[in-house]
Amino acid sequence: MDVQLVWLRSDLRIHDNTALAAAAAKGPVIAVFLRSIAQWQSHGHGATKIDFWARGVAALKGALSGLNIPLLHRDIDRFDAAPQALLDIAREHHVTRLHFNHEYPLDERRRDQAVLDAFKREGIAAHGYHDAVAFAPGTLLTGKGGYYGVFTPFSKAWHRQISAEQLELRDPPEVQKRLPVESDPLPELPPLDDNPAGRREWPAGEETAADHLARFLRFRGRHYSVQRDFPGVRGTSELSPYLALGMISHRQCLQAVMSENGGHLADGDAGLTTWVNELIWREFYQHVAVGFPEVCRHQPFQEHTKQLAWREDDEGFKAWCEGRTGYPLVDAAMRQMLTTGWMHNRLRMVTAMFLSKHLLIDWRRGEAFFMRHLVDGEFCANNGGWQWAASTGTDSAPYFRIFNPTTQSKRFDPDGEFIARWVPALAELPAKARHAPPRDMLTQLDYPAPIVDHKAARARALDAFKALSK
Ligand SMILES: Cc1cc2nc3c(=O)[nH]c(=O)nc-3n(C[C@H](O)[C@H](O)[C@H](O)COP(=O)(O)OP(=O)(O)OC[C@H]3O[C@@H](n4cnc5c(N)ncnc54)[C@H](O)[C@@H]3O)c2cc1C
Repeated sequence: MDVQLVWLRSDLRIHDNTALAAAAAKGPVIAVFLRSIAQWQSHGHGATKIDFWARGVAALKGALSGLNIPLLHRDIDRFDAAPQALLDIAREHHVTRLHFNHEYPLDERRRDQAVLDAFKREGIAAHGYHDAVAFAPGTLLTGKGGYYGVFTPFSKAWHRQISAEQLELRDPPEVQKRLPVESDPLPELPPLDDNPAGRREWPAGEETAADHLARFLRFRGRHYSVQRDFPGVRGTSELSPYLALGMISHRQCLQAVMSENGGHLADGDAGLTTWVNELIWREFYQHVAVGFPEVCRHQPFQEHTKQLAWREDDEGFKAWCEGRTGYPLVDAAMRQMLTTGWMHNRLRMVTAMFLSKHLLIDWRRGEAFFMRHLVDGEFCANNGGWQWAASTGTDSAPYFRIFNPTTQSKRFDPDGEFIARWVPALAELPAKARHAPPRDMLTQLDYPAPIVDHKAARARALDAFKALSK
């Protein structure tokens, strides 16, 4: 019997899964999940994401058992134990080939290379597939043969070169004959340093993800380009947790867009094509992590910004973390994340810019805080977003473009609805006053005064950037 081992990681689905489909085409399949809690924690993932991951594995186990595919579960704590754990399984079950889908951050790539090397030494075939992106990193390059550091040319090249074959959905495995291998019971999560947030908002599994996608495209997709910047409106897909752990694939998203949009990705409905663009941003940052691996080592993409004089300001950082900056939109956003594990994209930009520009606090502190609290925490997108906001990254906001949080609030939460939802003390105020509550009412409202003055903070950030020599 030609037993195939599929190692599932952040690709927790049976539909359109390249490694799983390739394995099933070759022989009976055993699946394995290696839980690496200590490593995930050292990567900054918090209880919310780890809990979602665990629930995703449980949902996957159910789906696999419907196909008679047993799911083995091992606790390895750290990535360096992966080769041995997989080899042990391969020997015990007489596996002829290992299959997995690539992940792109540096530690994950190192782990996977160590696994490939170990299997090679042992004489067992092993194969990694590029599944999470349409173009394998290194295959979509600039005219000079380098990785793109700017999004627009990347997305143009993506659209120019994308083929039907890249978007074709992989078949789910057929029901296989029962193997003499039992699935492992899934262990409880050990106590983590925090309680998971937002369980109710984020039921796990590919059925939920597919349902989210269908509802988004049916009711909101065509309005996406006009609604996506308003946090008080449910205008975006909220698929990020599912995409981050592969409970849905980018191909499933793109195919669904094409069937709504006359077969097109670049032309047609403005809402749908704008949404496609966001999926390309996701892919862009995965390529950036491979092409510019220093970003995976806590380094800024723009070398000269290494010298930036970030401020030590623990009190300011604490106020930002807790949503007590005195800027209602910033505070509402932080409270949304702490409660639900998710934050609207516009607000990720506003809060990240507030920390890195208004408070002039090192973006890496904010990046780590987001990672610890987001249910969709994903290294490439999070690092890309933070370096964008801090003006240290690929194609980032120019340093002099500093969002005024009050103007952003008036523009994107015009009726202060979002603020009222997350900072209920301010709901008592008339809508227009919620953006900047009157000073004489702060004590009564039990709401802090702004911890920095926008104009002065902006000038301080500009000075810090101007002091850098390019
Ligand atoms: C500071 C900062 C930190 C971020 N951290 C993360 C993170 O850890 N994980 C994460 O998935 N996204 C992150 N993003 C990107 C973006 O904010 C989220 O993907 C988006 O808000 C998720 O909501 P949605 O699923 O409704 O997105 P939609 O607007 O419906 O977009 C669809 C999908 O496209 C992808 N996407 C959208 N915008 C971006 C983007 N700017 N960069 C990369 N991919 C994108 C996501 O997978 C998203 O689910 C971050 C952005 C910033 C500015």
